[in-house]
Amino acid sequence: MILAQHVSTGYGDLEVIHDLTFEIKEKGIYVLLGKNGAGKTTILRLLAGVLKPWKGLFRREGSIAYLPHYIALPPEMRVKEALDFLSRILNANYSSVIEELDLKDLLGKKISDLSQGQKKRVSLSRVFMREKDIYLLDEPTDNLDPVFASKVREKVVSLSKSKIVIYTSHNLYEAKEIGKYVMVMDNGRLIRFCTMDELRTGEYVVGIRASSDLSKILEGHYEGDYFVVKLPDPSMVNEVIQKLLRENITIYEVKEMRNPLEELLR
Ligand SMILES: Nc1ncnc2c1ncn2[C@@H]1O[C@H](COP(=O)(O)OP(=O)(O)OP(=O)(O)O)[C@@H](O)[C@H]1O
Repeated sequence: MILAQHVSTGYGDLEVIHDLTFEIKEKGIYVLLGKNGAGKTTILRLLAGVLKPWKGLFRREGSIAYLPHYIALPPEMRVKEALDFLSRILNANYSSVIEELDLKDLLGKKISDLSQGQKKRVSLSRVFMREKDIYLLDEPTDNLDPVFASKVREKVVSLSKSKIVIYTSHNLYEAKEIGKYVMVMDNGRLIRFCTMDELRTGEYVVGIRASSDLSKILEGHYEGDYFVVKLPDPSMVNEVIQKLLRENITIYEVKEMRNPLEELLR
C-alpha cells in the first residue's frame, strides 16, 4: 500500500514534486509517464525512501525493491563480487538471476567495463534476487536489446500478479502493452491517474484489413491497407466484426491504430 496526500519534495531549495496525492492498494503494473524532467525519477526516489517528503502525509506498507535509473554499484567492483555482496545484504541466492539475465559471461568483468545494457542487467539482478512487495522500476528496459527487454517485461508482468509494480518508461508501445494503470506527470504534478481502459473510452481507433472495400459498409477512411474506424469504446469492436462477417467479408487483421498514451504526452 502506498498513500500520498498533498506531498511535496525536491532537491536542496528546489521543490520538484508539488501537492502529490494518490493511493495505491491493488496489485498490478502502474506505468508512470511524463516528458523529460516531469518528475518521474524524483517520485520513485520519494517512494523508495531516498528522498523525504517536505510536506503532506506519506505512508507506505511493504518491502521495497528499487531499480534506480543508473547503476548504483562501485565501478571497480567485478560483477561476481557485486552479486556476492548483493546476495549477502539481501540474504538471497543469485543462481536464478544469473540464468534469467544471462550474467555468466560477465562475472569476471568490472562494472566500469560493462556496456549500458550489461550494467542494466546487473542492476536488474539485484531487484529480481529477492521477492519484495513493491517494485519501483526506473526505465527497466532502457538500453536492453529486444530479447532482454522482452524477458524483463515478462518477468515484470508475472511479478505484477501478486505485487505492486511502478514502472517508468518512454516506450509507449511497451507501456500500453503491460500497464494496467497510468500515472501521468507534468511539471512535477500528477495530472492523470486512471486505468489503461479508461484512457481508451471516448475514442478507440481500430484499423481493419479485409478482403473487400469496407467504405461501403462502415463509416471511416483508408490509411494504407487499413480501413480506420473510430469507436466510442473497445467493446464495440465485436459488433463491427459481426457486421462484416454477416456480409461474408474475410477479415485478415484488426489492430489498434492509435496509442492512447501518445495524446497524454503532447
Ligand atoms: N539531483 C538533483 N538536483 C537538483 N535538481 C534535480 C535533481 N534531479 C532532478 N532534478 C530536477 O528535478 C526535475 C525532475 O527531474 P526527474 O529526474 O524527476 O524527471 P524525469 O521525469 O525522471 O525525467 P527523465 O524522463 O528525463 O528521466 C527536473 O527539473 C530536474 O532538473
